[in-house]
Amino acid sequence: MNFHTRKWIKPQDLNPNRSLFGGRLLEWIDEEAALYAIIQLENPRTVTKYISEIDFKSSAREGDIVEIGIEPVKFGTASLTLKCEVRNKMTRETIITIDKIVMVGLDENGNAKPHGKTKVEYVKDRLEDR
Ligand SMILES: CCCCCCCCCCCCCCCC(=O)SCCNC(=O)CCNC(=O)[C@H](O)C(C)(C)COP(=O)(O)OP(=O)(O)OC[C@H]1O[C@@H](n2cnc3c(N)ncnc32)[C@H](O)[C@@H]1OP(=O)(O)O
Repeated sequence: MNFHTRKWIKPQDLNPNRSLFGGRLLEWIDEEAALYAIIQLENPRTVTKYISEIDFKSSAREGDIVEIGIEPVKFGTASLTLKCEVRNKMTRETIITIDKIVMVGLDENGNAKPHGKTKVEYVKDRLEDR
C-alpha cells in the first residue's frame, strides 16, 4: 500500500475529547479515494458509491502526523474498489482500516460509465502509450 498523503492534526481537526474528529478523517479519506480513482479511471466525474465497515482502532492528537494509504483491490466495469489504511506516524499505530471503498465513474448524464481499465497505470506507462 502506498501512503501518498500526510496530514498534520490541527486544533480545528479535534473533537471535544481533544482527539482527531472521525468525520474529518473520513472527509480526508473520501477525498483521497476520489483523487486516486479520478486519476486511475481518467474520469473527473467519479463518485463514492459504497464504503464498508469502518474500524477506528486508535486515534491521533494535536500535532501528530497521519498518513493515508490507498490500494486498489478490483477494477470492475464502471467501478474501482479500493482499500484504505490510515496510520499515526508518531505512534506507528493504525488509526483506521477500510476494506472496501467502491468508486464509480459516471458519464455526462450521471450514469455508471464503463472505464475499460484492468490494472493500475502509472504516468510513465501513459506517456509511453502516446
Ligand atoms: C483532471 C481532473 C481534475 C478533477 C479534479 C476534481 C477534484 C475533486 C476532488 C475531490 C473529490 C471529492 C469527491 C468526493 C466524492 C463524492 O462526494 S461523491 C458523492 C456521493 N456519492 C454519490 O452521490 C453517488 C450517488 N449514487 C449514484 O449516482 C448511483 O448509485 C451510481 C453511482 C450512478 C451507480 O448507479 P447504479 O444504478 O448502482 O449503477 P450500476 O451500474 O448498477 O452499478 C455501478 C457499479 O457500482 C457497483 N455497486 C452498485 N451498488 C453497490 C453497492 N451497494 N456496493 C458495492 N458496489 C456497488 C456495481 O457493482 C457496479 O460496479 P461495476 O460492475 O460497474 O464495476
